[in-house]
Amino acid sequence: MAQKLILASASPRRRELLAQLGLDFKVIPSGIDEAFLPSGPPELAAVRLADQKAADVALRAGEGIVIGADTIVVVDDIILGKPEDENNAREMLTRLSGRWHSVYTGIAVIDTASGRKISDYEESRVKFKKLSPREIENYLKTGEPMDKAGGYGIQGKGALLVERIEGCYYNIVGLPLFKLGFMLSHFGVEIL
Ligand SMILES: Cc1cn([C@H]2C[C@H](O)[C@@H](COP(=O)(O)OP(=O)(O)OP(=O)(O)O)O2)c(=O)[nH]c1=O
Repeated sequence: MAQKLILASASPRRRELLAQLGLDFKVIPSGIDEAFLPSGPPELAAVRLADQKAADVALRAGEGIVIGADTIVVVDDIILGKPEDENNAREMLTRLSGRWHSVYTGIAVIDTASGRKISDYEESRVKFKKLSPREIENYLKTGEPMDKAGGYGIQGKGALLVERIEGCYYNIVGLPLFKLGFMLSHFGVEIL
């Protein structure tokens, strides 16, 4: 590969998922504040944040192909980001209990040299089992909810909350690998 690959993320999950593809890359977390979600359709808010993260790091790095991503959970037209505190995580899990919801990951790839950018999003559908108050309290005690959109992690004990999924599993963990591979191929990054 001619150009350096840069992952604009502080998420350990995203780092592991990108490493799964066997690519050499550097990690530079973005300084984008996610407290204020852009308005409009939720999936486009995720794309906008992914764009902002990639653009911020592209500007600072001054070189390379930069990947930015943002994951949100949407249920009843309400966007669930990362919980603010335990109470907020409890509210999220209660809302998700027994229901289907959508997980959107917005993804942006910028070639710093040419300024060319592609962005897109992936949607996965997730069905939660009906949770008892005791299950919710016990899950909160695992500490898993706090740094994750929707207050759960499917890759951890959160697997026990998820009855079924439709769509890309990796998208739920934070990086839709199939879509990302397709996007990278447009920048001349051949993985297979
Ligand atoms: C739904 C779900 C989310 N998540 C995580 C993926 C993301 O890391 C996080 C959503 O937060 P994001 O704001 O998308 O990402 P981040 O703040 O962790 O990292 P950065 O902005 O630097 O890239 O939720 C899981 O790990 N498992 C899950 O099942």
